[in-house]
Amino acid sequence: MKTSRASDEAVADLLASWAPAQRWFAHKGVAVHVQRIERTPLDEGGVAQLVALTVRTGEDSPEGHDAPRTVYSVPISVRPAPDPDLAAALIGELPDVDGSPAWVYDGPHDPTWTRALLTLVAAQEGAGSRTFGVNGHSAEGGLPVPTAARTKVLTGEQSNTSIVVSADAGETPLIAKVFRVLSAGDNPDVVVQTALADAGCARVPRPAGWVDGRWTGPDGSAAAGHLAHVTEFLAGSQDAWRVATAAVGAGEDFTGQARELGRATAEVHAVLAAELPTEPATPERLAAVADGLLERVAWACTAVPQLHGVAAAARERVEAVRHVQDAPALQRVHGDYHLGQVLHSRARGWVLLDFEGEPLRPLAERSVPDLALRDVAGMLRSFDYAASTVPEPGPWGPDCRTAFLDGYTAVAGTDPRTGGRAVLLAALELDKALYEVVYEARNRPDWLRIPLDAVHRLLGSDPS
Ligand SMILES: Nc1ncnc2c1ncn2[C@@H]1O[C@H](COP(=O)(O)OP(=O)(O)O)[C@@H](O)[C@H]1O
Ligand SMILES: O=P(O)(O)O[C@H]1O[C@H](CO)[C@@H](O[C@H]2O[C@H](CO)[C@@H](O)[C@H](O)[C@H]2O)[C@H](O)[C@H]1O
Repeated sequence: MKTSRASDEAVADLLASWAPAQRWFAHKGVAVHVQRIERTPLDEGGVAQLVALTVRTGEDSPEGHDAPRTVYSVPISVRPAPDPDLAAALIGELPDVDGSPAWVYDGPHDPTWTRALLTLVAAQEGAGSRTFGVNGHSAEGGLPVPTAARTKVLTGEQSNTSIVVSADAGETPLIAKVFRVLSAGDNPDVVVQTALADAGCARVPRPAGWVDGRWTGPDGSAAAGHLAHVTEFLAGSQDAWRVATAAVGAGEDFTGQARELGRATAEVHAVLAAELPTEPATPERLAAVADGLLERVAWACTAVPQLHGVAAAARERVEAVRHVQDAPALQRVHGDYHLGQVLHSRARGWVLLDFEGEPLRPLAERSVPDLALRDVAGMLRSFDYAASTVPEPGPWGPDCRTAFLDGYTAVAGTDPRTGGRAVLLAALELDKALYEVVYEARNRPDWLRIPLDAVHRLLGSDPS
């Protein structure tokens, strides 16, 4: 296969100045240096390409301590002439190499790029080289790729990049999610969602397939894992964040929907516990959970100066987890559950999305069995966020919270507000709020007040 004559170095320079301004770039405001670039063509002509861009954040020390490195996946299309239809997606024009200039575009905005990705999935084909190679896979009994394949990139607040592929009558539209930070290992978005769909659970979009591959990891050794996930697109659905914030903005009740959401959440937890490995909540396992929570307290309190004063109280709250007697078994969970991860479809009711877990947590940690109450805590935090979008929400947030927990209890058969579960839930809610403080400090400083206030409220401390 022939790739464009644009040199790797020139592409790396171009991406080094463009990538940090993109929504998916997780190291905003930090000096980054490109360490390595690998490229693979996705199609015969080499127009559609995938770049694995390893960036170093900070400086390696003379004593031999390496600064952190991250591998980003950057889809590009490289064309021998400018395409006026793609003017808004132009990343840049590269200097002539062998007398042939190249125009580099943001791949997801170029329909050719998405078609190349879908072709790999449908044909279960591979491309690339031994060090950076990709393979398409169709899910068993998965959805076919639509023939028309018109594409549109979603513009929301996303860690990854999603491209909607519309369909002609009789076909199912799809959505292709391209993972932006490449981590070795299975991506739970693919594994967990596929397991649920295979078990006949209609609470997730139906799968079409995925792309996995091999690349050079941050430390220079070989890495392998998932690169993209393709599923059914639920056209005409609305995400729960939009529905909930519209309700609170209009002073409308949301408790009926919150109760149904609690039921749907417990249904999904039950299928996950039945289909994927679980672990008994032994004292050792609970101690490991508590250690993880303590690490997060330390991480958040170091990262955000406004949290320094709460560290001791936060540690005390999470230490209580060690002594819980009646903890439920650990199981696979959603991992980053909030209103933006749930869609309301008229035909299907609440449908859950994005089982990737928290983007700021290492991938390996996101694939081990965990407390299902972590998801419950995530959604409770989200009701607080939604309530915080209006100046005087009144009891809207607490009412949603009660309704959600009532719905969850009705299906799960156990109430997260009672016994040791209440201790776990309190610790996990605090944990989520601490994560959110760091997330907002890094990504949306204007939103920082919401989780910061929550941390103080949950700990009964003074926010001033
Ligand atoms: N299957 C789908 N059908 C309809 N909309 C979807 C679907 N999957 C994702 N979306 C929309 O895209 C947004 C981002 O998708 P998500 O999987 O959460 O990506 P990320 O991991 O980058 O946050 C969702 O909040 C939702 O609005
Ligand atoms: O959806 P992602 O996997 O990218 O999750 C990250 O971004 C979320 C924001 O887009 C962030 O969620 C926080 O803000 C939401 C409102 O925008 C709120 O509903 C959530 O409760 C709150 O946690 C999420 O934490 C982050 O991982």
